[in-house]
Amino acid sequence: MKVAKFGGSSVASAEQIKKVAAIVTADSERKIIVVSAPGKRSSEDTKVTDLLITLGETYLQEGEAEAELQAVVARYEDIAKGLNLGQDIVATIEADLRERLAFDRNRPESLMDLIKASGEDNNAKLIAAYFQSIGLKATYLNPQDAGLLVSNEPGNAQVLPEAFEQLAKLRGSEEIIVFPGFFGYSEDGTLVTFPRGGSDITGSILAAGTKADLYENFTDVDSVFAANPNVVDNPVKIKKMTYREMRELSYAGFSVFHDEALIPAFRNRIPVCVKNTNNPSSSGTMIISEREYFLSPVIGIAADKGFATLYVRKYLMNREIGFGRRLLQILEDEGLSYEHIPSGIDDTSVILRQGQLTSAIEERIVDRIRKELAVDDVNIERDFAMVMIVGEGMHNTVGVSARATAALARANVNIEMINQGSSEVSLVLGIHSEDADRAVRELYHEFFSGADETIE
Ligand SMILES: Nc1ncnc2c1ncn2[C@@H]1O[C@H](COP(=O)(O)OP(=O)(O)O)[C@@H](O)[C@H]1O
Ligand SMILES: N[C@@H](CC(=O)OP(=O)(O)O)C(=O)O
Repeated sequence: MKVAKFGGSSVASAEQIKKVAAIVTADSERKIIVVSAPGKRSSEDTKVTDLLITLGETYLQEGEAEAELQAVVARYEDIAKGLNLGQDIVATIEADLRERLAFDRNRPESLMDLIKASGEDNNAKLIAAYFQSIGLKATYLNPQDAGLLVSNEPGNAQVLPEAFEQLAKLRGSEEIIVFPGFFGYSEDGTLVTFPRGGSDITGSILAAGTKADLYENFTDVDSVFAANPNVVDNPVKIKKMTYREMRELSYAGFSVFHDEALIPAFRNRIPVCVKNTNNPSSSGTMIISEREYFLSPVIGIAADKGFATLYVRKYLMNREIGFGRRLLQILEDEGLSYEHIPSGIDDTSVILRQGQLTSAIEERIVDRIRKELAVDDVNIERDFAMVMIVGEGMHNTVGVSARATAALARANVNIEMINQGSSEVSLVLGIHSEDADRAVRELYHEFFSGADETIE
């Protein structure tokens, strides 16, 4: 039995949904179909999830958002028409959106989650109706009825262990289950969404819960490439990679698969296959526990922007017991998470995602660090990128960092931070954001020039 997830680009229009139906029909093992909200039909288009966020925010600010609501309804109307589904389903979707907007405005975060999740929920209902209309035995299933229990962290849910036991019951279903991605329910029955891109997470949870033989992730590219195809022209295709390699690369910017989606599949040893809805006969990329890596120590190069560095200097920091704990406590008090902490004898840097740092938070932490830790210097710098070089073969290959730093020197990219060692499979280089694309291209050239079109 297979769980197949179809991303926003795969369900963006009637034409795309017809391809999904053909893929589902072609293999009777594809029993659980996880769908996203309609995504972009072209590069200038807007994802339904983004339309829904505008709808929710406008409604919360102005108490009314008719034009924004109609923009969402129009997307479904267009799809329903192209699938010959009639007006009823469109009317049901419009009524559903109005009902969601009537939710308690004093709980804005939960209201936003309810609205955001309608994108996948209504699309799953529409796709199930289409499958039935072409004679497939298919049924829509709501995550609450399925027992997809998650933590109550709006926009940032995590699956609860109890969910897997509930979801196991879906194995053996006679009918094809059409399941909306991106959200679950907390124990008190509140709808909570996963982080953006989280339908990948739903698919992985369902594959783990039902002990599927394979989790297929259908998207709009033939495979995972060794570098972002929007940055490097025609990067090599990765045929096989390990869970660890994929997790590191997706964390570091390979948006093709959500980094949090690897864990449920990994823990249950469910192989993951990334495939193309527009070219399903292409074999795609297999993500598995182990691979042979004698051909190339490096499998991929990713970069992600939007990091800030909190720099702290104090003479004899190395001898001050509890300094690190007190520094991190200040960050914890502000609800900040951090990504890396490279440190020296008298100084340390904490690297954080800068989206969490408002100017008020920044002012408070700098002030507290100065007063409570009596430091010689503290400052925050923004607009850093983290470049990650990943590969299982790296830890026992001599010279990978030397090649990487030489390549960046050639491209005139200044390295602000290097972090190697904590993870056995990656090397992280902190650079200025404006250098990120140039750095990725140069590193790609260093490690992949002359490589075959596909790497094992
Ligand atoms: N290394 C990579 N390999 C493949 N695709 C990548 C990579 N890095 C970034 N991407 C981008 O990820 C996109 C697919 O992810 P996404 O837009 O989330 O798809 P979906 O609509 O299926 O959820 C690709 O179109 C590609 O532009
Ligand atoms: N629709 C949600 C969840 C998701 O996973 O979408 P996609 O499959 O289009 O990345 C989002 O845009 O975040």
